[in-house]
Amino acid sequence: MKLNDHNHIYYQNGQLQMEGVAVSELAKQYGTPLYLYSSSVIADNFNAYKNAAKSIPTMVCYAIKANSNLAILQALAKLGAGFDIVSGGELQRVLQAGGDASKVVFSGVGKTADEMALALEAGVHCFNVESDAELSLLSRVASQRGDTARISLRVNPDVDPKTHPYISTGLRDNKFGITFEQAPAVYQRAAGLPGIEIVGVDCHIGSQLTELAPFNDAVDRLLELIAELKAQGISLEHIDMGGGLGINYSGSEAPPTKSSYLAALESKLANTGLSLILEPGRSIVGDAGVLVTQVQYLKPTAHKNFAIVDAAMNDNIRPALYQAEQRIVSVTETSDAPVQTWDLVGPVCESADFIGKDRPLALTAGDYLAQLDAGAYCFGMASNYNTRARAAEVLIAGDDHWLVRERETFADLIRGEHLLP
Ligand SMILES: Cc1ncc(COP(=O)(O)O)c(C=O)c1O
Ligand SMILES: N[C@@H](CCCC[NH3+])C(=O)O
Repeated sequence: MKLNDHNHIYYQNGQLQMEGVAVSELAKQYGTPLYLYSSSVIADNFNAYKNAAKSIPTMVCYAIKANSNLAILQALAKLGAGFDIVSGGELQRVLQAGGDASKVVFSGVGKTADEMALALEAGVHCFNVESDAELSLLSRVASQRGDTARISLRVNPDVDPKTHPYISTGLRDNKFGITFEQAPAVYQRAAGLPGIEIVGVDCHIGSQLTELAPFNDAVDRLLELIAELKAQGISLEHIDMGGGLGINYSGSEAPPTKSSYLAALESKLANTGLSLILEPGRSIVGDAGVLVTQVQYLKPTAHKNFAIVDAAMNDNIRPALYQAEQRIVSVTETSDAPVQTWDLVGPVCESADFIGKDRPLALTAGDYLAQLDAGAYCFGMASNYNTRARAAEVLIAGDDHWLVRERETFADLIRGEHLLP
């Protein structure tokens, strides 16, 4: 079975390996549930974007919401990545990890004045402004500081990304960006505001896209707008296409490759003089991570077989939230147990607490399982629901591995809480 498009996560003598390390050894050493990340997969994914950009200057700004572990940001910063942030907290993570603020783009519909000031102080590359009201506030904050904010408007091109409705962002029903129709007037207003310098246009139409057509439609719409703005005397330096490229969750999907995506964009942008910004998240870290869990109890019934595992919806909420199906494999392939169909459920008191349903697996209590493609939007959306500690995170490079986030303790969970006097 080919587990992914890289050669860094594979079976050797029936044992799941990540790079040079056996997953079962790490599970024993660090305990479960446990997130493991392959730094080689992350580097391969980032470099695939860089190498695919052939004819147009391109800045790859990793969307840190996908996985904001400091060590991952540090590794990407060392590879030359820029960063897409959506909060002051994310900006502070970038700086803490040694990232370059001049390669940061600041997205998000609800930036506060304090966050704007922090980003101006750090010297971010660009603000992706998502409303007329936000533009007014940014102008005030920047001019009060005697600063200039470089801006793009995030335009909502109203194209259907053909992905799960909860992760579609570029339709007129979505809260994101400025409508295509309103954009020219907002650009005109921006051109006259103090503390504002117009540098680009931005869009992000959704996540986990598995076709090129919606990206092509979006870029066409933005090029129409760019031409209209040019006729009105506003010229732009860059176009930011956001993130959104999908990954192969099922093992049999074929999302566009990074090189085919870039080739399509470069052919559309040829001779425009625009540089390109990308904000990929999932396609950089998604297939670099696995969530390791241990089977606690087997509970077969006449109707259904439940395997209660020690990872839960608080560790990975994607199955509950988006009906996401991430593959789950045995960490050790050899088992005397027969293959049966199992629902893999966690200890949380919710019927939506499962990491996978109807999975054919040979299971014995105590077995380790690995949920694949768990590098993006898994740990990042983890919570402490049911007073469960968030998992440990380990980064692997070759034969080396580092604990890059400790498992939380009960003391961590109640930090900041106070009993009444
Ligand atoms: C503005 C913005 N940029 C980039 C991303 C990253 O998207 P993805 O992880 O699908 O590449 C997102 C999340 O969807 C986003 O909201
Ligand atoms: N959290 C989503 C992606 C959302 C992207 C954020 N704009 C997921 O797990 O698929």
